[in-house]
Amino acid sequence: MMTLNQLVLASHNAGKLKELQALLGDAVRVRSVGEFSDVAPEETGLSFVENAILKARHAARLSGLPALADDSGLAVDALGGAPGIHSARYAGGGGDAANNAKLLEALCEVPDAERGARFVCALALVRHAEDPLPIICEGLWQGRILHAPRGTEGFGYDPLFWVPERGCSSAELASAEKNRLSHRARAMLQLRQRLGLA
Ligand SMILES: O=P(O)(O)OP(=O)(O)OP(=O)(O)OC[C@H]1O[C@@H](n2cnc3c(O)ncnc32)[C@H](O)[C@@H]1O
Ligand SMILES: [Mg+2]
Repeated sequence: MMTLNQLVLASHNAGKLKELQALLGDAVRVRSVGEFSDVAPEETGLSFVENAILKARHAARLSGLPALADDSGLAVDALGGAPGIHSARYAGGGGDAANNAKLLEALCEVPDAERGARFVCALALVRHAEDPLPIICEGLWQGRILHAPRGTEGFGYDPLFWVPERGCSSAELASAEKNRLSHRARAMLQLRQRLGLA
């Protein structure tokens, strides 16, 4: 089992950082990669796992500390799994609002029964930049894409993601509730178990 005193979170996304911190609890002292650099590495992998490893190694190299990265995204059935690993830049860099607008447009003719989607989260933890055996955990969250945004909590695609088990969008869930249900929560529970924190 890996013993951790300090950990760098290898993300530049404020919404994600907040969730990761809450999910880790206070057993580990957490730093953010933003303390070391404003420049995010290019996400050149073909999978969530490859991109998570690449971001974790980059942060470990910058900080000299163990690093945890999250690569996540939304996979929509009717779009063959898109935007997938390209979720953050789906609309070419216009941010969350542009991404959501593009998604709604892409699905405008798609009926409810075919609007299935899942959030995907891959976590990678490396002890150091060249760690040959990263810890990998994954989580999925099944839902459906709404026809218009609902709610103001969360970030990213949350206003468009219908959560069947709660009958609301993920942007209408309190953060503690999202942190019990989400793809990130599921992946993080596995990670906490692997680390002996859960
Ligand atoms: O790479 P880092 O620096 O961590 O930040 P990022 O925002 O670029 O993160 P990703 O590359 O993993 O892209 C994931 C995108 O998928 C979306 N996403 C992931 N998890 C989400 C969640 O819990 N709720 C809503 N959208 C989410 C969101 O738009 C993210 O920008
Ligand atoms: Mg990214």
